[in-house]
Amino acid sequence: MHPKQHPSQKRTCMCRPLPIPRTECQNPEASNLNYHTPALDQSHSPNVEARSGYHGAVCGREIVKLIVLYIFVCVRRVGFNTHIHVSRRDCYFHIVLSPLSIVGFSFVRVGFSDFLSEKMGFRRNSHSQAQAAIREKCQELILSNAQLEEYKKKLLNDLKKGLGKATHPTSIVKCFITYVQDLPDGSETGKFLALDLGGTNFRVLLIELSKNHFEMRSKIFAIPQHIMLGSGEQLFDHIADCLAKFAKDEKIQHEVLPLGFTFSFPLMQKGLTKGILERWTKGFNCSNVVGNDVVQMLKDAIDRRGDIQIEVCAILNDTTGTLMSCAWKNRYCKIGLIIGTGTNACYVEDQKNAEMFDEPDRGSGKVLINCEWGAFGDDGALDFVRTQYDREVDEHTVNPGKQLHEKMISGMYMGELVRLALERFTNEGLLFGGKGSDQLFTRDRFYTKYVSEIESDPPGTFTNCKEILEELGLKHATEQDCINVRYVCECISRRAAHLASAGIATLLNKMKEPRVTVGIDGSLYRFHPHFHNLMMEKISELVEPGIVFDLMLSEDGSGRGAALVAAVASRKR
Ligand SMILES: Nc1ncnc2c1ncn2[C@@H]1O[C@H](COP(=O)(O)OP(=O)(O)OP(=O)(O)O)[C@@H](O)[C@H]1O
Repeated sequence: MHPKQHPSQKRTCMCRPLPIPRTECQNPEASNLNYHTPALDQSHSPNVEARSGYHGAVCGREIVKLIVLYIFVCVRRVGFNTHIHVSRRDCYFHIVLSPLSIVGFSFVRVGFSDFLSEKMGFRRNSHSQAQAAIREKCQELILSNAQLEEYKKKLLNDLKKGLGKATHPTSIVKCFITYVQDLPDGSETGKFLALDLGGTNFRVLLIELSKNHFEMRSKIFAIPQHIMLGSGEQLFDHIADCLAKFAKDEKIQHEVLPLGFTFSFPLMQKGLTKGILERWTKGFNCSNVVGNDVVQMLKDAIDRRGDIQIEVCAILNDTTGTLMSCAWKNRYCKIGLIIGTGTNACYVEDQKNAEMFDEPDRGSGKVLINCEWGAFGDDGALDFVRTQYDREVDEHTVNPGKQLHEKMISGMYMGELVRLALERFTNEGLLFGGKGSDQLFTRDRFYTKYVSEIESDPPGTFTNCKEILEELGLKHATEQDCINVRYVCECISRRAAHLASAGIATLLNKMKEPRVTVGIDGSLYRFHPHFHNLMMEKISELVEPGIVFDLMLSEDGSGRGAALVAAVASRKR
């Protein structure tokens, strides 16, 4: 299987035009990235033929126009000549023959105008006009460096507010203290359990760490929709049930193993084993959890069962897990980033700047900060770059007005942003000859993986794109439509990559470390064919000179990271 192919994907996401090693350090000053979006190359493709869907739509419009004209003429005649005698023959003529002749005439007219258009290049003009119109309308999705600089200034301001004692309560970007003060050094050993509740799936893992080596067994469990939206007690009973099943399968139900719990929702931590849920995100909305300690809720659910014994050693976010997991392999890793169902980042901060940190320094002088940057913009700070698509996506979520930054970047929303743009352009007659389909007009029916697949088509080919459009009931899509669809996908995914890059550049500039590796996890980053290159290029433009960075794909950050946090915690104890 190709490394960038998701097991559930039948189409491949395999085109990365200029591969840049994910794990090698790059000097941004030396890097000469040349990434460009393939659709721009195809804009002059000569193959812009329309198909029958377009003809049908034009023909229909012509007939309607002529029938309206005909009725208008009849009404005027009757209006001016009120004593007119209408014979039976006249009636037949008016009722039967005239509409028939109108239809016939319409077809001739359309055919003739098509012939003329073909010969004189009019149709090509109408296609390039549609293309130009789409590009013009997509301008708002292309962020300039000046806009990204403004974004950086606002994010830095919000990060500082989150860290400050006086400003933290009202800050939008919370910058939660994780209570993780030390990074792993490769010497951690032992057997650990990990739970990973992050968004799409819930996993239970058994991890055995030995010096610079680890073994891992895991099982994925689904979280049904009724549990995602049910009560907190139901959710934690379900988690404890999965944990007990896994322990029995692995025959470890009689051992008391340390457990790291990766819980990837905004948590106000009060210590390494106490985390109060601030709010639900990513489609979850269980009652009676917000404001409560989720570690205690897990312990209570385990106690209610009474058939397993677990020592919960640490609760953490998947960004922390990602950072820890990458730091175990690469000592320069000091930022963790998630671009999956949601988006978030964490980084290593000086304890003196983290005013909410209320524990004694154990020697490192550092502490990991969970930014919770998905909420950036919830106070209107991002309104200068938000579009009608962002507003519409937000309106239909379970948390309107919240996590606005996340909704512009992450996998849960990207497909829907693209769909809304395609729907608009179709209704405006710029795509698919103005003829959409039920699927295209159905909310959330355009999956984010389609964006990766469409952008994976090599330049000048549209195999994935055509297949996806057919799946969406758009068999009549022309090659020009494919060019335009791909362009829309590129604008939206590139905007996401650029926003994430500006966020990372803000952290790099704030940390002022000469060399930093960013550990990244999440299916959007992992499978999108250009996300990595787009980020490398844009961060290089936005980071201060002299800072060397690289981006490293995390191998199972949430699981291994949870075990590592538990291991580091027990090592310190
Ligand atoms: N091939 C793909 N290309 C782009 N996005 C994809 C692809 N496959 C899945 N996704 C998106 O990735 C998201 C799932 O991300 P991931 O697998 O990292 O889940 P997660 O761990 O539950 O999320 P998070 O890390 O935010 O907690 C989904 O929103 C899905 O739309």
